[in-house]
Amino acid sequence: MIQFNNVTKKYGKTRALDDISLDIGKGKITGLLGPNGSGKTTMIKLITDLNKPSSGEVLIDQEPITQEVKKRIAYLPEIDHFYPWMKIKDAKNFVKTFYEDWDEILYEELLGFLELDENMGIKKISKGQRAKAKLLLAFSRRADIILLDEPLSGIDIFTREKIIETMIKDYREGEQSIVITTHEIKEIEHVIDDAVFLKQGKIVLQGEVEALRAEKNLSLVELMKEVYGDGKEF
Ligand SMILES: Nc1ncnc2c1ncn2[C@@H]1O[C@H](COP(=O)(O)OP(=O)(O)OP(=O)(O)O)[C@@H](O)[C@H]1O
Repeated sequence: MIQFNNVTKKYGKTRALDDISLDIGKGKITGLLGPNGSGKTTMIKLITDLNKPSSGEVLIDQEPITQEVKKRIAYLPEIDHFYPWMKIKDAKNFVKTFYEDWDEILYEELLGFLELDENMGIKKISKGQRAKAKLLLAFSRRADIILLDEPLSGIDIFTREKIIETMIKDYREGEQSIVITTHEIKEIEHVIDDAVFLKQGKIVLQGEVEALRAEKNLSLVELMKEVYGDGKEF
């Protein structure tokens, strides 16, 4: 459904992505995995059209990424995109204005599930609560494509588990496609359907998690060690 056709992305002399071809399946949870600087965020930004390929093309359902196509995408960026003066509800109203697929009932439900209060000020909440707030805004839309860039980064194990639970709670298998970039392979191993391992802008291994595990008789974490050496890069 999300197709990368011979995509290269250069930043000056750096080749962030080097001739990538990949078809991310519809209705699945796909993990983009790899060490720092391997090209994960670059792939996400190309899908959102925040960046353009230097060569090659990225298509969604065979179409270039037009404004219309972008409306189908909910994107959780790696960086903190909130203004410090905002309360969670201000951030919500901001997103709600832009997207017709906003679901207020889902929002209310997720707010409780994530143990957040919409009157919490962004400036005052913890890093984990901010991570949950970002997730809340991405998942309160009925988007059929959800892109999560490092949603688990730098937060404690309990919050990570809550975030993973949120991901799968209302997941519409077969309809909704989730792409997640992360280093936390151990925690998402049981959640993702497909894995794509990146190294220096190239895909070094990809496939269905079940098939990869069965073929090599290794867990994803062990596979990661095989692909990246001792895994210290993570
Ligand atoms: N705006 C930019 N200008 C210059 N170089 C960039 C830019 N964005 C990314 N790069 C370079 O492109 C390469 C891939 O970066 P990218 O952020 O996609 O990796 P990543 O796998 O998401 O890393 P991380 O896990 O650290 O977020 C890196 O070498 C990075 O330094």
